[in-house]
Amino acid sequence: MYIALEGIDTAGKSTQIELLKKEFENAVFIKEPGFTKFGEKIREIIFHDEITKKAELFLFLADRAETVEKVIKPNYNKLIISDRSVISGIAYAMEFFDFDLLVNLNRFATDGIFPNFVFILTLDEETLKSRLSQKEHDNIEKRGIKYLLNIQQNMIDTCNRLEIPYQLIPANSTIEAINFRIKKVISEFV
Ligand SMILES: Nc1ncnc2c1ncn2[C@@H]1O[C@H](COP(=O)(O)OP(=O)(O)O)[C@@H](O)[C@H]1O
Ligand SMILES: Cc1cn([C@H]2C[C@H](O)[C@@H](COP(=O)(O)OP(=O)(O)O)O2)c(=O)[nH]c1=O
Repeated sequence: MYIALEGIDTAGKSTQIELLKKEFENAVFIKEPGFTKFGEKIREIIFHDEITKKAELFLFLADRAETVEKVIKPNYNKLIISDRSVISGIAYAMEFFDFDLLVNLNRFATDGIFPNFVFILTLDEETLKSRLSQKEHDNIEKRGIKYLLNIQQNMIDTCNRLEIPYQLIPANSTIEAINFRIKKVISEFV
């Protein structure tokens, strides 16, 4: 079972992942981008260099291809929980590129391995503003509030269009309430 936690920047994904690590000790936890050694180098470039949108897209795809081959495929019989996935890959890039092209590129990069279930932590505008004001911004976050809210909608649209089952969870619920909902669904799968 391959499960992804999705949500725009500051939605609370890594907070939830840290809790799940204690609760599902036998699961394999991954993160995109930058889980593999190669991925760490890719992160450096994506977040610090001024590169074109197309070059950025290919770097995210290269990172995903490496993670699928080296981590997801060998562990596919286990519970895999990922901080971001192909859903982010498509949702961020569809602001700039054609959806069907992105699906094809991602199918090629992953050999068609997409998450079986996705949680999307959804932020309202006020909460997003307040959370973003509390952190330093990388290249992508600097693009703004409206941009990020669009991406959030793109995530939902992407799950619908790819027919991947998903659950929306309001990101302004308490950390404990979100954890409870995620745990409940995962426990039904394992
Ligand atoms: N449910 C929540 N309620 C209030 N604050 C939260 C909640 N979840 C996370 N946070 C805080 O919001 C910020 C972003 O959370 P984080 O887990 O890093 O998000 P992401 O990994 O999605 O970028 C952190 O300061 C974190 O402590
Ligand atoms: C996986 C992926 C992420 N992204 C973006 C989303 C985020 O802005 C950034 C990842 O940032 P990161 O710091 O890893 O995560 P977070 O903000 O959730 O703590 O890269 C893409 O644009 N395309 C992708 O394929």
